[in-house]
Amino acid sequence: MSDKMNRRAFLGMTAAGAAGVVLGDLLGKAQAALPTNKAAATTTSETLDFYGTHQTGVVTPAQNFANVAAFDVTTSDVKELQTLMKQWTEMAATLMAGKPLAVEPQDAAFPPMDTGEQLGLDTGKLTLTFAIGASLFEKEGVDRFGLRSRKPVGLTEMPIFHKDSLQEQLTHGDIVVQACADDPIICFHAIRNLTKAARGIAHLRWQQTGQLGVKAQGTKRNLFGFKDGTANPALQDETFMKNNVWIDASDKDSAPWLAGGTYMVVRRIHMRIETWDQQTYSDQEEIIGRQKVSGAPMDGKAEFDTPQFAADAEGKVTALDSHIRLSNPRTGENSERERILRRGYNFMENLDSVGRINAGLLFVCFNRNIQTQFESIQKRLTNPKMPDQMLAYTDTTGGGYFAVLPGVSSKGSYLGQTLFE
Ligand SMILES: C=CC1=C(C)c2cc3[nH]c(cc4nc(cc5[nH]c(cc1n2)c(C)c5CCC(=O)O)C(CCC(=O)O)=C4C)c(C)c3C=C
Ligand SMILES: [Fe+2]
Repeated sequence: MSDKMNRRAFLGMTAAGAAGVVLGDLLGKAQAALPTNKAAATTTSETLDFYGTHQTGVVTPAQNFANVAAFDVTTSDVKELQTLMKQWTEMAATLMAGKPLAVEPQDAAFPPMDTGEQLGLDTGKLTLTFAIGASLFEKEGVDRFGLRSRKPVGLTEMPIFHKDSLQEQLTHGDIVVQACADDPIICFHAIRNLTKAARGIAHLRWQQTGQLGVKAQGTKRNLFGFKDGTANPALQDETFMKNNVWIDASDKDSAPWLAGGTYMVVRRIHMRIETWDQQTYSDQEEIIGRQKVSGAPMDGKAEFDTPQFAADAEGKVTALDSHIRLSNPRTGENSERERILRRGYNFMENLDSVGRINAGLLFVCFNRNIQTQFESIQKRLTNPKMPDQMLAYTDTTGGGYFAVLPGVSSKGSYLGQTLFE
């Protein structure tokens, strides 16, 4: 029997062939029958509900760790893709609930259904957010799954912006899964097991971890040492989310099936730490456009003071090419319409091949319209006539544009159902 046949047989017995049955039923029955089962009793921490109008991991307060994984779909059979989405739906609900993917006893003649490294750990408010890239609809002119006509107008491949150093193996992807939790092992476990279940249907294209400082409250800092997120909208601001984040069925530049979803922009931004660290204190503040310790604007005293750019037309207090002034010049209505929800993480990896610190920002933002929001801001930041001063200290090496699928409203429904059916 070929390797492929073995895998098919295995998947058929485990999950893919019986999505929603094996995991859901097994878990339900076994947990009722085996209340002392160690695996089932491992997770006591707070969990978030997978089911809802919108997916979690967008307006969820950022957990301390992230693991973002992009997949290339290798099957050309839309039914297999649909089955994978059903299986991932079941798995995501189970993982977010802090339950193992299988209970003992398992068939010793097969690999374990759950890899097990999370057993005994708190779930850490795990969220799993699933999104799809433009290439799922069309790649090199080919309508891979008969879905081309359903591609949301605004979902394109991420373009190469001025000064970008995109590496193919770190960029784009057919499907992206963002796992966030207060424990990096929980994130890893989720991505690993989703990857394992996808074997033969989709494989990992790139993966990027990220973390934030563990702090009870307050704005967290990026690796330039500045508070990052000060001007973000409040997560409880439902009006903002309705206007600027969640896609509506009537959105002309989107697709009706994507209602309740949003667009996710990922940029893997390497930060030239060694060069930055040689800049003077005042230069660092000028580049960002905010005070380093307090996070206050240059003309303010406290973090949440509003900068008064109109009173500083020549940029004597806040440089015209500072990061915050270019990101949000605060001129007219456009400023509000353009605003995005940022949800990034720092990344710190081993030294690069020439001994430099390999660290940066895994920039993630959510918006209702990539072109009129993220791209509009990004084009100002990368305008060769007056680029963001910060561009001299960063290199964007990867990322992509993705459409976050609508939430799964209840058990029995699945991720991407409105796209496929
Ligand atoms: C196009 C979008 C943006 C990219 C890419 C980006 C990269 C990036 N940002 C920082 C650090 C800070 N950004 C801050 C504010 C800020 N950044 C963006 C957009 C992008 N940033 C926006 C829209 C804003 C808000 C502007 C405003 O409304 O005032 C800040 C200031 C604190 C804050 O408000 O969060 C910092 C610091 C880094 C290091 C970086 C890439 C490495
Ligand atoms: Fe920024």
